Amino acid sequence: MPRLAIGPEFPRELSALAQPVRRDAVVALRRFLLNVAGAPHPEGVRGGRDPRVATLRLAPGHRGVVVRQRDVYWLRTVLPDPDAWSYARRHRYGVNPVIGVVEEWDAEALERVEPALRRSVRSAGLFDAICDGDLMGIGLDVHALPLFRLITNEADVAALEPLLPPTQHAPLAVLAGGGTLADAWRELDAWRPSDEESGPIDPEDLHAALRRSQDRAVFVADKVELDRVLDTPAWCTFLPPRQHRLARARRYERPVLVVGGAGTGKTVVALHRAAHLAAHGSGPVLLVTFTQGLAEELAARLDLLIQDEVLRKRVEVDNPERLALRIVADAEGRRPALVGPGARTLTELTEEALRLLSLATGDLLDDVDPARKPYRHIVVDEAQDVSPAQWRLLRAAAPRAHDDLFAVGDPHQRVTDTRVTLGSLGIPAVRHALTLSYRLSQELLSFAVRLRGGPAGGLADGMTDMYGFRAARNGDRPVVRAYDTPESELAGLRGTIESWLADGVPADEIAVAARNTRLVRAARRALTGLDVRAWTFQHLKGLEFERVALIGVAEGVVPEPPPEEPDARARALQRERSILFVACTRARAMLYISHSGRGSPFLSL
Ligand SMILES: Nc1ncnc2c1ncn2[C@@H]1O[C@H](COP(=O)(O)OP(=O)(O)OP(=O)(O)O)[C@@H](O)[C@H]1O
Repeated sequence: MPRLAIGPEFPRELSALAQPVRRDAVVALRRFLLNVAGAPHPEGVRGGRDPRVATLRLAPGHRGVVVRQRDVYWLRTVLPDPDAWSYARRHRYGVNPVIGVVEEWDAEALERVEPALRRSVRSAGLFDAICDGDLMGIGLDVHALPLFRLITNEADVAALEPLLPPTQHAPLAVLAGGGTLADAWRELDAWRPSDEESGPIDPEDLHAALRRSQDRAVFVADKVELDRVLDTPAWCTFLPPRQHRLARARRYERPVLVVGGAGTGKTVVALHRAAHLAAHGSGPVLLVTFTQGLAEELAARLDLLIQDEVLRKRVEVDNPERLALRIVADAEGRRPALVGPGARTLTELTEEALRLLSLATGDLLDDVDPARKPYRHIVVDEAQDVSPAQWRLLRAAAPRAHDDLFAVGDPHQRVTDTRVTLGSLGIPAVRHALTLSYRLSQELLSFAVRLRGGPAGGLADGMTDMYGFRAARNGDRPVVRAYDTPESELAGLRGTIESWLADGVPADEIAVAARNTRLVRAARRALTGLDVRAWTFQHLKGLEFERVALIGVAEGVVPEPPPEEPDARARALQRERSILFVACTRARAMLYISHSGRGSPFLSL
């Protein structure tokens, strides 16, 4: 029986094909997996760069490209016949000699680039001072060293990026940017697979390399596994090494705090950690996030991730306010009033819930039977906005034990006035960082980072910079439009949204937002009949869209007028910056910002 591994691009490419082609391709793959009559046969590629590459006829006019070694097949892509043959001819595959992950090279393009690089060599090679052994020590492929020796500047390395495996480009880029060999090695090390897949590296063993490359390949043993990989979004299946290590660590002795910029996969890691704890933990799991709306969204994503009903039931998804309400309601036998006579504030209810929890579980020092705590593991998303009282409640809801608390957050995205470090609350969390944004383009990211500016306090000490926040791809620059009047700004908004819809962007992949509800109402009126929704900036928190339009980013509106008192003023201005930063960083592909009259001072970047 063939052993089939699916590459991360394949499910997306398959779903983009016409329905009949897709159906045929899935049937062909199932046959291939079961090795039954009618299964497609691997066909070798004439003139290919790698003899292990073959194609499989998956549907009329469409072929899958596979890399095979004995009975192991790695399915890279599915394309119309001519494109599939061309893809199959141009690529070669290897194993990183240091970390053992699989690498894909655009060999044909590199052959074309080499003479151009050779011609342009006027100055000394950028890596002349480093011997071959040292370059190989940071994982660079011995066959590619002659090419790398032709590089004379940082721009060459940037230009080679699309043609190189990321595990070759990343350390090379560090060296080219002036980093040391040790820096480059650390960069490579970030791609190292988690411990369980380590072991001696055999550059000829594709199977072992694929097993190590959790973000590049997933093995499917039967139809159920195949369908699952094809039908669920990529984040459910393919975890980059860093996310994988954080989410699937066997055991954390201390609480964990993962910080990372917008779109770096914090929520994905939180979901995978919750799923891991459901499967391998030792009791009920609570996954909390900022609002009830976000909790519902997380619950729906968790349904995709955990398909086993018994495991799924081990995870409750909620927000801290509802958690407090639930605990008080259980104790008092009815839902506490939030308005009217006898109403309590949410802070009072949180404190009451904490008191009730400590009565029920003995004391707050946790020398109690862990079974008496409502949860065994707690995972927190949007940790930057959890208030001190809520942290105390969460702390008390699980026993102090290994794998008790796992939190993810971004201090730069704080939209509340919470400003507390976990250490000061007696939660000695070990900090990890995620730095690569999977959502934002480099253009949008640098715009947003400049706009955010300034330090962000809280969560952890010393979080003053953007902790190496970077993007994996390039895209469109954000557009800032100035209008003379509010009416022309709203007409401009309508025109923009109409053009986006005409581009074929689905209405639910477009978000329109403004700082206050008055402007949101105006936007909704301007968009009448277009089926595109408008919200306040804060409402966009935690969400993601293909295109985002923010209106009313004008002086006097953003920021909202801050208080006079200097401390309160500084805090309010930081919060306002964060709120705009959150709104801007929801866009995957395009960000449009408009104002009438003078623009917001935050826009003068
Ligand atoms: N392993 C992955 N594979 C595929 N896509 C991923 C992966 N990790 C993250 N993404 C995608 O990147 C985007 C951002 O991920 P996520 O929402 O988890 O980031 P975040 O750090 O929580 O963002 P924010 O703080 O801005 O809310 C999402 O579209 C997500 O599906």
